Amino acid sequence: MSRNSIADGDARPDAGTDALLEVDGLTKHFPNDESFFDALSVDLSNPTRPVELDRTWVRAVDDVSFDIREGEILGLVGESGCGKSTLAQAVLNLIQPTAGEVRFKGEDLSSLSRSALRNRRQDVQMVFQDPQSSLNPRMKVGQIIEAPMKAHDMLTKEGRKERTAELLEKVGLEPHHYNRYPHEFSGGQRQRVNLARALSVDPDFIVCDEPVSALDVSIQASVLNTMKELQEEFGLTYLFITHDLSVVRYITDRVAVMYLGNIVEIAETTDLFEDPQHPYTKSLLNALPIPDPEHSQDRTILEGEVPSPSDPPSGCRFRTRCPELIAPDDLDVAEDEWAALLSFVRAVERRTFDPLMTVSELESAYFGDVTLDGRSARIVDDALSALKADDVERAAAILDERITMESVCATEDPGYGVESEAGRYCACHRVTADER
Ligand SMILES: Nc1ncnc2c1ncn2[C@@H]1O[C@H](COP(=O)(O)OP(=O)(O)OP(=O)(O)O)[C@@H](O)[C@H]1O
Repeated sequence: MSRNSIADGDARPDAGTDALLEVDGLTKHFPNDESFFDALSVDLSNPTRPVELDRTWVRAVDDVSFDIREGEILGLVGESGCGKSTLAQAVLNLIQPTAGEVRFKGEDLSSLSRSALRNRRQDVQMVFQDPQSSLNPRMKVGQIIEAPMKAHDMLTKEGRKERTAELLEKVGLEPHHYNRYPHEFSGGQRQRVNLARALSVDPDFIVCDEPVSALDVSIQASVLNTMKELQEEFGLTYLFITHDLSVVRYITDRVAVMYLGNIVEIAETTDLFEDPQHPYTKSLLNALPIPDPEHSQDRTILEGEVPSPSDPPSGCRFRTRCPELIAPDDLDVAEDEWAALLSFVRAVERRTFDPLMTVSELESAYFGDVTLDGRSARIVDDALSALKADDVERAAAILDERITMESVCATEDPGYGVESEAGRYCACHRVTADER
């Protein structure tokens, strides 16, 4: 069973009823150009060797499945580089997916002819982050808004002009702005022009990629309010991509959380914020500032580097940073013993322990409050002996092989654990185990 899919026999993480868009096993891998040129340079330095282009791949989006309900705003959230934009482009068929299927109103987009796809494009529009660069500075705002209608042969010249004037009002601008150029507007107004352009062809579905991130915080809310009003008035469905959780909370109905090319959790927005299930979602929410200074917050700051999407971890991709990594079965440790062990493993892996400490000081710093015995004690002794010999590499390898890699989080794809409430999914072994 591939990662980020539903275990055989279970339902796909669908939106329940009325799915406008169904995404199934969507995957996009890019060739890793660095590895390509590395291979070339090695071969050129040894011309007698046959050229072997051992290309690796950036696994930007890997086997992702979800649905979007008609009329909802689905947020797609995650750190920079986790694959949000690639997923959006693959959903829209702007880049060719490596694998997987996207069905819009039940129709597989990849199977459509060019002309059928062109017609579909009218139903699906995109609004980008940077309102400046997505508007042609030499065109008047009216022409910019009319251009998609013209391309799709919509209305007469007069009809287009009339519709443009109406749309300018709908997005909070004035009909007389028709003859102005983009540079005459503020950032927020330019994003309103983008909205009018997207709406001009009467789409059903709009993908918004960080639409307010480039705007001043003081005007973000008013643009978001306009987007929400437009969604209600025109019966639109949005896929709303952002790294900003406060924006997600403000505008979305459901949220999909993405980490390193996978979706790790999908839930109704209120449920996600009130009761996050995935350890990654919990860490993201933990990082949010709490407005009440009286409220003391136990913050778990997410530690460790995001692994490379060219070489993602086995099993759960979040496991190398996960504060809730599951102890290997045969380690037989109590909760407090596992907590001590895990923080020792992480400190050695990341070389974050105090290098000035002696080995016995290290031992009491990490294991002073617990008594390990059996297998776990032997592993720790071996790692400490390696540290005593100044061989941190070997200590890390011992802990990796005998502890980390033995965890179910490293050996098995979590898939989505299906929760009781419809539409709530979480790709975590802890959640799946609770389901059993
Ligand atoms: N054309 C490409 N060729 C190679 N790698 C790519 C390409 N496009 C994206 N990537 C890589 O794919 C991964 C996902 O990138 P993507 O832009 O989709 O992430 P993102 O979550 O949208 O990030 P951001 O919020 O910074 O825009 C990154 O590691 C990125 O470097």
